[in-house]
Amino acid sequence: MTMSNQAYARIGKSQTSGNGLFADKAIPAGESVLSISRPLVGVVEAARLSDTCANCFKWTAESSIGSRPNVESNGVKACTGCRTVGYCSRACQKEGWKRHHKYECEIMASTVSKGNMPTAARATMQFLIRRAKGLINDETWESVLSMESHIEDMRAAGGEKWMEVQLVAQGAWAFSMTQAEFTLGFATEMLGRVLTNSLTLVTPTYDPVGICIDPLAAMANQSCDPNAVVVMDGPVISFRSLRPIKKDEEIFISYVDGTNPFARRQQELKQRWHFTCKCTKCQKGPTTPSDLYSISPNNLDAKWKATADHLLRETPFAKEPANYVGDDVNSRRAAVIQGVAFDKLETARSTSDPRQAISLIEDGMRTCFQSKLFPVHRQPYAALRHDLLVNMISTGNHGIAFAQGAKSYFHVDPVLFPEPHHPMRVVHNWRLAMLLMYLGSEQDNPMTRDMVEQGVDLGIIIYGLLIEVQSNVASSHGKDSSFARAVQRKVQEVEVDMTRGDVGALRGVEKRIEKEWKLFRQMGSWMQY
Ligand SMILES: C[S@@+](CC[C@H](N)C(=O)[O-])C[C@H]1O[C@@H](n2cnc3c(N)ncnc32)[C@H](O)[C@@H]1O
Repeated sequence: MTMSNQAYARIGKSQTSGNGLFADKAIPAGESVLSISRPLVGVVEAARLSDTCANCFKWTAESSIGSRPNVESNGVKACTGCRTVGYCSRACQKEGWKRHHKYECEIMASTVSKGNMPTAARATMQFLIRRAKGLINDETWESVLSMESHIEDMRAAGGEKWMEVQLVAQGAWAFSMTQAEFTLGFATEMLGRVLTNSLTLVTPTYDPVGICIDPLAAMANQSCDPNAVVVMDGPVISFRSLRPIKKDEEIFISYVDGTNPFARRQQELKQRWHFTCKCTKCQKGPTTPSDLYSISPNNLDAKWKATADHLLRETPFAKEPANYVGDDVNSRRAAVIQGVAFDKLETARSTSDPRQAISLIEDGMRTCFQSKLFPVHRQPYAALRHDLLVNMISTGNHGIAFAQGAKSYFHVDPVLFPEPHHPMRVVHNWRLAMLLMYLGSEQDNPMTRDMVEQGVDLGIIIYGLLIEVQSNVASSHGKDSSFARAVQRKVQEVEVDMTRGDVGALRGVEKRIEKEWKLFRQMGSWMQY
């Protein structure tokens, strides 16, 4: 059925819900659990069509620092038929045409659907068309049909969301021209399967480029404290172990940000996936570190109590289940403060103007910092900092981006991603090294001048970070992954630069890294919030 080149996982009955994936053997931490050479269906999202290959999903854009480590790229060329979908090479174009595009080209060319058909509609259409044309065999189709759709839950929930589901399904069904093979009801259920089982298609550095659905990957249940994590490398989807997994143990991935507080995780899973999460972390309720405040909400200072009371009157945040903290007045105050901070994060994520996003994010961070409720690793404080860094990079504020990255490196990531080989932590460290490299080349940047004046050896910190990435990348992404190769190339480049032919120049470098790390650690406290 699925194109799988390696799997230590089998499908079995789960204690959590329905079917799940189980380890076939004991798997050490940092190993591939499951590797699918290409998902059954993968769709590049509208915003990425012009710079992402629709066949191998390679992202070719001139991108932000630390994203897309493979620079050897000539972009994508749009299909001459629809002028919408793009390919990175002739070979990809040929392969993509054969697999599916020949049936989709005309649809994508039509002015109605061009660029504005929802990604889930296109994925649904792919399932319908490919089955109707005999491109999905009976065995694979059976596994597609066995994926949960939650369509009855969506219907029962009703409202605008159900209306949207019906509308999208109608569009996918009509454009697919498979009315002779499938009913509208069947197309709606297929859309339900797409919505319930899709994974975000990402680059090795977790930049989103679309969605994908594969019946084998879709067997993995969710945990807010997962033992495996999804890593993608072009069309290859892997599940990699975060910690040792015992033989016959269930393999869990996270569908949501497992570092969010309990009520928010539960609400998101209920709304988006229609289930009440029964994972081990959720069973502990709001008692894990993800829910802990720095001070008890009872000890908010008078100014913040007054601010919270004003917010309770003026905003709906405390009433939202995702912000629930408790029923007493101080819990409601904490809930509204938390709600405001999450609202800033979400609004910033929905704006396309990075300057406006920065202003919203800074508001949110000030709320977290000044209320004294939030430790740096408590959400949404950590996510706000992450987004601030990304937006600071895109507005050319590399110095501030670096100082925020240093704070995350020392104070946030080790708490949120305790495994040094956690792919998210490895990717963050890689980006920090790339950012520092960039900063080092900006001779007139006041931050660069300051660091050099203080005697900081930027080259050694860059090298230390890269060595750390290099020592974890085989576990985080796989030793043969394109990301591991890019890291290897960068380390070699930096070593050539550092030694300039004198191999002895790297002798004692560990001591030098240790010394610079003391200064680097201080940089982690440069930003007040
Ligand atoms: C991608 S499927 C996973 C495979 C699914 N258990 C099956 O038998 O097809 C996602 C669905 O599994 C169920 N599920 C996954 N993780 C769960 C959890 N932690 N608690 C409760 N239900 C869960 C939910 O119904 C969810 O919509």
